[in-house]
Amino acid sequence: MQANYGTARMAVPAPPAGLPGHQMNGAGQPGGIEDSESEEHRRKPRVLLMGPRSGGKSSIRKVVFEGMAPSDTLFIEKTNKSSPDDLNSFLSMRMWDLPGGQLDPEQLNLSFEDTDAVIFVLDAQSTLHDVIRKLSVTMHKAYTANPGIQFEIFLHKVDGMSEDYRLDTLQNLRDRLTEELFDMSPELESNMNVFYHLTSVFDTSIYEALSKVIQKLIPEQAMLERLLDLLCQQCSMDKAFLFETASKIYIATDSAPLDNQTYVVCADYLDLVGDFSQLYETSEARTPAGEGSLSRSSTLTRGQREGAATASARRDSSATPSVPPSPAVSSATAIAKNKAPRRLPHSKVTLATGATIAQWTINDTLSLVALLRPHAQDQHAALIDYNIATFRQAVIAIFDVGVSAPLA
Ligand SMILES: Nc1nc2c(ncn2[C@@H]2O[C@H](COP(=O)(O)OP(=O)(O)OP(=O)(O)O)[C@@H](O)[C@H]2O)c(=O)[nH]1
Repeated sequence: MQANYGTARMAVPAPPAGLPGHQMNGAGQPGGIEDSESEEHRRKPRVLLMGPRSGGKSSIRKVVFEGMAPSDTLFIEKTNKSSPDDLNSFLSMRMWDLPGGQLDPEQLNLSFEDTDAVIFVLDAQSTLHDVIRKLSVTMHKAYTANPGIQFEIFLHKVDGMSEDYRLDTLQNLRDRLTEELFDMSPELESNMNVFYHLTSVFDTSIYEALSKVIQKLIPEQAMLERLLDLLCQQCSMDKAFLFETASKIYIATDSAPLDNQTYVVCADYLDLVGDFSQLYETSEARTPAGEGSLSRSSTLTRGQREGAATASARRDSSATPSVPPSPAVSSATAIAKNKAPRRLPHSKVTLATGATIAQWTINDTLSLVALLRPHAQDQHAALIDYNIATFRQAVIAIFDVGVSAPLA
């Protein structure tokens, strides 16, 4: 019997004009998967991470982007020089981890013209009196150079503080900074984009804050949200996240209200799947030293990407040695020449409530994690598979990031 998908099949909304890499060819495949030109021209969002000494900047970078355990941040050495540090994450975000104390704008030798956002990391456990004044002068300098710049203030190290105390400290900071900026120029204060976050590396707050920062920098955000809304609607999903797999930052979610617990469950599940998948890697398929998981990025050059593709295809094919190649798979192999067909990993577990949490790999850098209503996965498996395949194609088309090998 053929599955009747009815009206529940997802209709992918037309991509907005002007976004790079949105053309679909006649077969509905992303037209520019092999075309690295638009990718090279895609502007990389640039983020500057700064703040006073020992605020926690290096800890954030190491915990989120390099997988360091939060407790190991105690042993991080002081940063001694300003160094542009290309994280090579999904968005090739650039962070300049400035040495502590260089919040003073007079000492800064920076240009803010091509910076999209500045993250100020402030230690919530220290006195902020002096810092606020320097912060406002720095913000003034940055805004004058680039009025479109986005200011993100991380009131960091809030773990161990009561909820009331956190909110009081944040309110205090907000009031005093607003006052300082207003004194400098009322017009400036009302036009600046300033956002506040309470963060800590000891819980998920830092991931959520960085997710929100990054989401504002992705021009395709509205399109991704619409896609996720459609997916949730058609596949009985309560919540869906598009994660950057390695960092657990979600670059988009559907428009339903988000509660922290849902994010924690989904991020933990992604972690669990990542740990399991490493168990099944053969030693030769592992990335060579120096190439962290984040290096499998959409922003690699074409040559680097092909190298990574071969390694990744080897890894995937070695993870499923017992499946004999089907004729269709064999012909695809012949067509793709040296690129082995691959089945992108998918996993799911049923929770005690009857709901299902499921993960689908979208490509080397992105994963979809969703919370499905009880029995939805059993009753609509074919429909969900169909819609996920459509969603995957749409996301790949949006970012024009491609996959390392043809899908099996
Ligand atoms: N309680 C708590 N401590 C933190 C947190 N993040 C960082 N720390 C601690 O803060 C101290 C300073 O952290 P760093 O990451 O070295 O700070 P930094 O801003 O890079 O410092 P500089 O190198 O001087 O610029 C370390 O002992 C960390 O363990 C946090 O979220 N909570």
